[in-house]
Amino acid sequence: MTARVVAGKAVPRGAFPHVKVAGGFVFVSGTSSRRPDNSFAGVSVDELGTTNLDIRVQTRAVIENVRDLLRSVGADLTDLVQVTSYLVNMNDFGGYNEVWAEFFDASGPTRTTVAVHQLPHPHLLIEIQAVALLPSGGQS
Ligand SMILES: N/C(=C\C=C\C(=O)O)C(=O)O
Repeated sequence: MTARVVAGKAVPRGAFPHVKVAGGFVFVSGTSSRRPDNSFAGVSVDELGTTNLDIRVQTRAVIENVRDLLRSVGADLTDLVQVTSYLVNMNDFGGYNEVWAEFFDASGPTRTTVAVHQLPHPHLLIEIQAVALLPSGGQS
């Protein structure tokens, strides 16, 4: 089994790896829109100091972060077999689903989407955890 904290990605906020390869599968820890500098994609503050959170921007950034983590072990989004998405508000389901469809269709990974009370930062609207099948030839 190989556990990896991936260079160049936002450092995990705890004692766990970004990815773990086991039994030919890649397990990706819950991932947000957090950038390596610990800012968040999909968060902006207007001139009055009001914070605006964008589910579409966050969803796209989360999927791209998951993609980067998969690529670090030789897999990609096309290798995903199962995804669990955590939203803090099901009112965001439409925007989330819209961006999801930019990446996947019904031949893609199985998916479960649930609403949770909170995520590890108040600016987060979405976090995704995933499992992919490591393609043969992928590095572990
Ligand atoms: N996966 C976890 C947090 C992820 C936070 C982030 O990517 O910003 C965890 O605490 O289990």
